[in-house]
Amino acid sequence: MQSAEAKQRIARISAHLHPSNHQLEEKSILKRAECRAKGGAPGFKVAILGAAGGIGQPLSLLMKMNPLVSVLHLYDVVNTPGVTADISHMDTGAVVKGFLGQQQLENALMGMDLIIIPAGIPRKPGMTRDDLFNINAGIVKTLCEGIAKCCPNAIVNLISNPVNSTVPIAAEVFKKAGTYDPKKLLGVTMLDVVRANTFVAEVLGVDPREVDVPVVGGHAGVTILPLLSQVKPPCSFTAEETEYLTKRIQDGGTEVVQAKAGAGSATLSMAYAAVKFADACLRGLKGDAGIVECAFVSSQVTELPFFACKARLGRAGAEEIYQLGPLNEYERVGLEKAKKELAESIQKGISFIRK
Ligand SMILES: NC(=O)C1=CN([C@@H]2O[C@H](COP(=O)(O)OP(=O)(O)OC[C@H]3O[C@@H](n4cnc5c(N)ncnc54)[C@H](O)[C@@H]3O)[C@@H](O)[C@H]2O)C=CC1
Ligand SMILES: O=C([O-])CC(=O)C(=O)O
Repeated sequence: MQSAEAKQRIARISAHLHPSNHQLEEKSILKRAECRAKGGAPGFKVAILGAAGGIGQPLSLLMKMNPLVSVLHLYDVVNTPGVTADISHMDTGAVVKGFLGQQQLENALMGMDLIIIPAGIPRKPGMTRDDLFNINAGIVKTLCEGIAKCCPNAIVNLISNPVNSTVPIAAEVFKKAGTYDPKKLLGVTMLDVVRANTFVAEVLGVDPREVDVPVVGGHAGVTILPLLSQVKPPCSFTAEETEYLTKRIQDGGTEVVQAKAGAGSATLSMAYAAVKFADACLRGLKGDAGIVECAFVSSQVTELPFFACKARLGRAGAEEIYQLGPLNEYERVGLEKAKKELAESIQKGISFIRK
């Protein structure tokens, strides 16, 4: 004979496995998250939109391992039941729940503190990031309409390309809904920083963990502007090294697209970079001081409405945007090229919503 308590416990687990029993599952998830929060552990609620994709899966895995996450919602238009069942067996703290298809988007978003968006198609060889605009613009628009409705105060980490246009699209959607907070919308350019640290460390012959390269501008080709004159620890490069490093960092995405030969773009290094950035956002939300990362944000650093620069992350999101600092001649030329392309990509995103 099963005790009433045992029956209840089994019902709770079975509700978790069968999403149709939605209410019971939701209650049980919230209860467990609350218990954990009462125990003193900081717990944030994070949703990943596009969680079943090439980036989404390793990103979900890594976020399930993040001790700052108490609830993890995995949303996609395909395959979330399998990914959720798989990841939910990991014996880490976060409670995982899957959401499948547009009709479950609102439930996926409700009450979230941080939304990470890697939804959308990736490049194939020969394509630019801008070639993804026609499909990904609509996807980002729909997802941001959901965010405006269900979790307008959440911080949004936008990964879907072309980031130089999708961030302006998201901003316009939020403005239209009356929920836009520029501090909370962050285009993820962390992979450019991760690559820059790696390639610079190779040239210097040091551990990449010791290197910090600011990368500003945007996230496509010449708009990616590594500031090699501001590398920490301070160092100098020959003109050839500067040219090689700048090009390699700008073309890092294309290097992976070509190596994958039609099977997509960077997914694993991107998941790593996305988690590094999301973790910084969560630490900022928690109130940790002195967290500074590069991101594509609303800024007055140049005449453009958006620009990737160093931002201090805090409880309100990107609380302070830093000036570019002194640039050398090579970087000043690069900045002008970057701004020209960025202006067009930003305008394209804005027009997509205002048209
Ligand atoms: N910001 C950055 O540094 C980087 C951005 N990316 C971009 O990230 C995006 C995703 O790349 P991958 O994961 O490799 O692509 P993928 O095709 O492997 O995965 C994308 C996922 O999005 C899902 N999806 C499509 N429409 C959706 C919708 N309306 N709602 C929710 N999910 C939806 C798909 O079902 C799929 O599971 C691409 O646009 C890619 O260019 C990729 C690497 C770096
Ligand atoms: O290159 C791509 O299409 C994907 C991407 O943004 C990157 O790897 O930086």
